[in-house]
Amino acid sequence: MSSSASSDPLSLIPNFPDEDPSTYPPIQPGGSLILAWQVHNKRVILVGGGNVAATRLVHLLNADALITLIAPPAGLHPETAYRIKTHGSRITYIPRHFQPSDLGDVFSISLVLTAIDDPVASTEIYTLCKKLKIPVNVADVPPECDFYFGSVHRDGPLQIMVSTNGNGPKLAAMIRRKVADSLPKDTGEAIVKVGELRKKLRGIAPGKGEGGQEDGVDEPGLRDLGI
Ligand SMILES: C[C@@]1(CC(=O)O)c2cc3[nH]c(cc4nc(cc5[nH]c(cc(n2)[C@H]1CCC(=O)O)[C@@](C)(CC(=O)O)[C@@H]5CCC(=O)O)C(CC(=O)O)=C4CCC(=O)O)c(CCC(=O)O)c3CC(=O)O
Ligand SMILES: NC(=O)C1=CN([C@@H]2O[C@H](COP(=O)(O)OP(=O)(O)OC[C@H]3O[C@@H](n4cnc5c(N)ncnc54)[C@H](O)[C@@H]3O)[C@@H](O)[C@H]2O)C=CC1
Repeated sequence: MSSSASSDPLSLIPNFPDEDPSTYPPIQPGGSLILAWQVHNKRVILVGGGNVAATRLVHLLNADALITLIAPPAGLHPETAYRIKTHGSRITYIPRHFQPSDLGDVFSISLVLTAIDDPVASTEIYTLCKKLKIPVNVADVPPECDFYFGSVHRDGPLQIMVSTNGNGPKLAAMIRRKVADSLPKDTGEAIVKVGELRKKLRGIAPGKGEGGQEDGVDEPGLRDLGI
């Protein structure tokens, strides 16, 4: 091993005499990593067919996921039943209780969501997912969630998610409504236009329009769009 590789890595970091750390964002530990997870054409297992499952289906269908929904027919919420019937190409319906073999094809499964009224079965599914290293959300049981859902505003390509990190889901919904109400009605449409413009700019000058001002192509600001 060379001597530089074995020395203290911190001693290798150069000095930045002009830096002003007060301009860096402050760190507030204890939050979530909020991402826009791409599940387009990826397999998501949804266990349960009630009211909460119906809300999960909206999110999953909006994100173009391929869904396997496992729930006995007697427990289906009308909205869940409607989605199964109208989105047959996206939703594979398995009309029974969950069985461990439902996670047999482990490498094809991106996520597991449970929304069931049976805490014992929930914990069993959670434990199995951990064994198989599949990310899982157990509705209602924060310690059994690798990720939480949030309250989402959707307007075309615009998605805004509010999270209170488990402190107040209803409050999250109230804040989401307030944020949405503060935006002009045609915000989504305006963002579609920005997307089209950026695509065109890339066609004219490949590589431009991706890095903001530095590459000489300014993305339109809100005022340019009438927002
Ligand atoms: C941790 C988390 C895990 C997760 O589910 O991912 C979680 C956990 C729990 N929810 C509970 C209850 C309710 N949750 C809602 C609603 C929503 N819950 C959502 C998310 C989350 N809920 C995650 C944290 C998100 C955050 O903090 O921001 C929303 C935002 C998104 C969504 O689920 O899609 C969605 C609103 C969407 C919208 O309307 O926009 C309602 C209201 C209703 O259904 O109308 C009630 C009943 C009323 C009440 O109790 O307030 C309970 C207590 C159960 C009990 O005590 O029995 C727990 C467990 C606990 O807190 O310990
Ligand atoms: N966002 C959140 O975190 C929220 C979570 N909840 C919780 O989510 C859970 C589900 O709530 P709801 O949809 O209102 O309940 P629900 O009673 O309407 O639906 C439960 C569904 O699970 C199915 N089910 C039960 N055991 C099953 C199994 N072993 N395999 C497959 N399916 C099974 C039932 O047939 C039914 O379709 C409850 O624990 C509830 O307290 C409720 C509100 C919000």
